[in-house]
Amino acid sequence: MAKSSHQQRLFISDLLHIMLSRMGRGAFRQSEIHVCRLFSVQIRGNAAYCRAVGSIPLPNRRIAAISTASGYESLLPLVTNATTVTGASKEDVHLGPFERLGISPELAANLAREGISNPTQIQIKAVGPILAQKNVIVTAETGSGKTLAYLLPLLTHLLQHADLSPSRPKSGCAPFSPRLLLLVPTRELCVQMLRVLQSITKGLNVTATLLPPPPSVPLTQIRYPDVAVSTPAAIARQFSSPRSIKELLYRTDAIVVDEADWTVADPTGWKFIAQMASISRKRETLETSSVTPIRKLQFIFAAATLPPIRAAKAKTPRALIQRTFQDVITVGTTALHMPPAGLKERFIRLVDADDQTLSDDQETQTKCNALMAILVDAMRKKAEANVVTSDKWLVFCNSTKRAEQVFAALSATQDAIIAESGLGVPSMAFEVNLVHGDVHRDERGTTVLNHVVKNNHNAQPVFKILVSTDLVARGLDFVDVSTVVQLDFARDAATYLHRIGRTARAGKAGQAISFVSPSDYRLSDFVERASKGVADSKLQTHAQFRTALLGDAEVLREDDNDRTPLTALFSRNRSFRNKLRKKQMTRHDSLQSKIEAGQA
Ligand SMILES: Nc1ncnc2c1ncn2[C@@H]1O[C@H](COP(=O)(O)OP(=O)(O)OP(=O)(O)O)[C@@H](O)[C@H]1O
Repeated sequence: MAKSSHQQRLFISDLLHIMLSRMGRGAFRQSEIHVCRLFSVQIRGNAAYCRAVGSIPLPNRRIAAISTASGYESLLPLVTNATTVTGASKEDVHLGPFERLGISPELAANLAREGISNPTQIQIKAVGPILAQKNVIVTAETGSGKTLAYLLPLLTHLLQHADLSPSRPKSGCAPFSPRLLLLVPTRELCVQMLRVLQSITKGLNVTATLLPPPPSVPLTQIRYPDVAVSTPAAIARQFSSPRSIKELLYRTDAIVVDEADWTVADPTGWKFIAQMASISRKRETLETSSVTPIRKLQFIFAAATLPPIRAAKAKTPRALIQRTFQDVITVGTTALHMPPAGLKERFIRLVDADDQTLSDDQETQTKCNALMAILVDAMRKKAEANVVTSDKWLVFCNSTKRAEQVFAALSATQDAIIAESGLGVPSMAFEVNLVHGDVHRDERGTTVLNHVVKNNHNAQPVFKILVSTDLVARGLDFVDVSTVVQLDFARDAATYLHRIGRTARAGKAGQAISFVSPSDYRLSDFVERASKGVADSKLQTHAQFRTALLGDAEVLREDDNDRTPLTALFSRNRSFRNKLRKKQMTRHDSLQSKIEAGQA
């Protein structure tokens, strides 16, 4: 670097100070700048560039977070003639990847204990804007780590500003008013979220609860929790009036709406979001006049399926969010609406002739037979390879009745399946479970948990099959599920992506096997072609599939680079079939050319 006569030694606080001024925040006294973390400085030529996350106090004791995490290139040169930067501790120089994004070292240490040391693409993109307290839509494919993408910055903020909210408010505050409110569609997802929170905040004195709290939890422990996890339906039951919602949010800084497309499309969910948006707007008006520590609410919307807005007056979830929260920004990945990268897909045609029709019972029987055949094959392969390890499968049905029938058929024939595979008990146990909306809540919770937990490699290997409706299609982190079977083909694009996304999560491998009946041909063809990006249909007939079982079963999608987003399949009423009918698409019409033309 060329030295000049105006060489300066710069301290990190100097850099932040200059950076804040350059960002149009005005001049601040050094003492006013709370440096949360300055994580790297580069000197290029005569200019110093820095990446930092800091905060400054505003009137009414509000703190504004400042983040420059968007990258060096986006910053103007801060200082000319800088040669040295001092003030960085050894720790700063050797910050881990999460800390470099601005995540609290304590949270990063807990992540490391869980074996998570490098952020995913969506985490890299989302952390900066969320730390900067922006309203953000976080969109990325299933299993990409969206949960940590929003939890880590929100918890970092919560830990760094523990003094911001009154811990024991006197009036106007409902019991259980949290600082951070997390909304998910189902109770099963609430329980999962709580488990994630407990694991990443271990030893950090962060209180988290389900809302309403389970009776077993002592109320004194969670009267004013840091984090509450709930569903819009549970909130609507307990906090029905606008006033009670205002009191619930008394201490709240941020709200996360996960599975946002689902929640926004649900009338109860949207009503609650609209009420919270109105509270936030009122707070903004009060902010400048009030002496109380009132802050605008921060909203985060996370989704794996959120198609773009196509018309100005669109009523899609994304359009509703953007019209209501006009300052909301979107961060996303390029793989949005694609099947997971590590997924192999297979499509199995159930009848040999296109015009063959099946009664409901015949269809159930045919599908059960096909399912048993692939199970025998999977178990036989284990026996032949002498690799007897635990395995988990998920089998999706479109109705409770079909799920019950399949569960009964599998339960009745499990001994035959094991015998035919040659694997033999006790070398591997076989377990079939069932979950749908009519199963009692507690039983449902236990069954789902049993399928979500990691395989125990020290226990006897077990082949677990969970037969389910779409109750478990979204959000649940089935880490060790190797195979998803669509016994009935999904009815819409979002469901298809969520179902197949229960495997091949977090960069792992997995397979999805879809059974295809004549009524599914058009939509399955579209999906198959879109995901493979090839013109030839490789749909197998059932007979071909049976033959293939004895030889090497064909893997239909091998090259990840062939993937095409399924965005074109989304429609407002979210139905594949209607969309295809509307466009009058036939099985062999111009779908492929549309995909190639970039309209898909
Ligand atoms: N940086 C990371 N490195 C490794 N694993 C990670 C990382 N971040 C998250 N994970 C793991 O990836 C898995 C999927 O994460 P998560 O449940 O947040 O996905 P998601 O994007 O919300 O998926 P979905 O849309 O299906 O709900 C989890 O088991 C999580 O622990």
